Amino acid sequence: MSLTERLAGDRRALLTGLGAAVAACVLVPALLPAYWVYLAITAVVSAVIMQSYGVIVGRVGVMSLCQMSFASIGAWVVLRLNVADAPGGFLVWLVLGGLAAVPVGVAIGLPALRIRGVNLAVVTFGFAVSADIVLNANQMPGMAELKTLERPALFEEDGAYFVLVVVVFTVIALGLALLNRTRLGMSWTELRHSERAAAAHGVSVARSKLAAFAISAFVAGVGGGLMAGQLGLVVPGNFAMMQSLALFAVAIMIGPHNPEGAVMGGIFGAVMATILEKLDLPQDLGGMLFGVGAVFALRSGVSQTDFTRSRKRERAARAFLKEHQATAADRPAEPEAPVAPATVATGEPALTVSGLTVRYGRVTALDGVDLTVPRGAVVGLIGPNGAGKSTFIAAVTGFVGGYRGGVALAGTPLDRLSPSARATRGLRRTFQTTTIAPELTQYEYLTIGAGRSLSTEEADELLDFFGCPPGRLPVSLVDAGARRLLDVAAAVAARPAVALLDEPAAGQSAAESLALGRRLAQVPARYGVSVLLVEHDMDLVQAACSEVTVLDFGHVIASGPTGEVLADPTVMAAYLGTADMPVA
Ligand SMILES: Nc1ncnc2c1ncn2[C@@H]1O[C@H](COP(=O)(O)OP(=O)(O)OP(=O)(O)O)[C@@H](O)[C@H]1O
Repeated sequence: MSLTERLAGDRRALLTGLGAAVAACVLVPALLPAYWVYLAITAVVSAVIMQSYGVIVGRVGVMSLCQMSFASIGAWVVLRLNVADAPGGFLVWLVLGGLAAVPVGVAIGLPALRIRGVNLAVVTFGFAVSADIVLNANQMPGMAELKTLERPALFEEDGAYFVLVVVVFTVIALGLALLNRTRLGMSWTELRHSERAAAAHGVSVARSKLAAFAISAFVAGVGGGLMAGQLGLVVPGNFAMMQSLALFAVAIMIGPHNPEGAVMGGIFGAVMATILEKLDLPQDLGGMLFGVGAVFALRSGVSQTDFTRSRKRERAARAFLKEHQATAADRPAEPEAPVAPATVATGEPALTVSGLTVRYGRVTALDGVDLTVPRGAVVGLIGPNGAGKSTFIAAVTGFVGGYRGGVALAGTPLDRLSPSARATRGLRRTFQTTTIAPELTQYEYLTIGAGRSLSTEEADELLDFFGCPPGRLPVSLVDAGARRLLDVAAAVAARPAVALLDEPAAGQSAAESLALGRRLAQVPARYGVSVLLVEHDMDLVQAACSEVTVLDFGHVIASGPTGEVLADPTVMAAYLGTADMPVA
């Protein structure tokens, strides 16, 4: 589906947002008294800074507590350029202020590649404290000589400046909306839910996170510059670390990655201070109230705007389902398939694993395992619980480092590569536990998996083939069994050389499992993807696999054509402790 097609779906929301921005630009300066116009500017400037929280906290789920420090860099640069009477004027300085915050954002993002959660929050808070100390020890530019910032002639009056900040907010909102439609934006949503799943889709976790830090620092820097433009002169207190904390709490509570959330957050930030002042209450009370709201949001696991949006999306999806009578019973008929696996194996190895040994402390999970997946084949990897099957997939795809042995794709060694690099070179995997971001539609998830733009026809064909529900359904409405199928479809969508599937039929009925086996048998010929299949369901294995390798306690105990291996008494004994296992 093309970008334009998908954007068309959001046209109404876009028009509503633009309409609200135009209405605010006309009505606020015309109708409100000067004090309220000033307050409205504060709200929109806060909303811009909220947008920076939207990227890093809302979208990527990183606990950054130093966004106001990035804003202070933007303000400092704008004020410094004003003092120096630098060419370009306010609007150019604003962009330069945002850009100046970028390298600092990337530098703060570097620890995020190794640490996460509360530890990362402590690092970012440490930066906020340091920035606070530096700012308090030094005056902001213009303070000593009392040289206030010159606004552009057109925006000198507060009413006109309000229009300018609304325009800046809208441009950033549009830019971020477009970005969210790209693979980078979608990868942020996936990162928030599972870094492992993102890496398995070929997303570079490091690059994605650093890009988020850079963009959020840029937006915060622009927000800081706008604040300088509003106030003329700023004091370090405008960017105090407590402000960062309070806005972080608002961000968690409201979800500023949605434009309406950024606006609401900005209004909260601006109005709360005024209300507390009028009521003669301490300003710290606002921070406390935001903190309580954030705790509730963290407990429910979803921000206010995400909750409202997901309810709306699900209502629309249910109506769509009803209209098309696309219930589970209407899943596409299982494709015609021969009972014996359809193989186009050429004999050339797609994946060669030699002498793979993995140790977890004193446990040897894999001990010198050799396995080859020929091009065009579906190879089964079976064995009792704890035999080492998942460890095999994890090591081959780079998720377990420090193994001994070699992994090569079409003869090219992959051993030094990260999981995402292996994925981009053509090795995709699924996990035993699916972790698909529920707010994505199935189309969006397929796009992330494919790593490229998919046409609606191609996406529908994949979804139909694997028996998934209609593509525009949000994942939150898809049951666990169908999510596994979606995971398989996403792995195949990338057209990798080899897809390694870890128990894709878990949660399926016996009939669905068999149907999946028949579909998998057709995957090499239909999509040009060879498959390594880990499964416990022997009917599925027989339907899908031309060859099978059996692991037991980390050793290969049998390998060869499926029928022969499953009839092997050693294999039956390993499975059941008896040679009586029936093999159809
Ligand atoms: N992270 C880990 N740390 C320590 N030991 C582990 C770890 N992961 C797996 N193991 C051990 O390695 C061995 C192989 O486990 P693995 O999960 O690969 O088996 P499996 O064949 O996939 O089992 P199942 O069919 O139950 O998924 C088991 O003894 C398991 O306890």
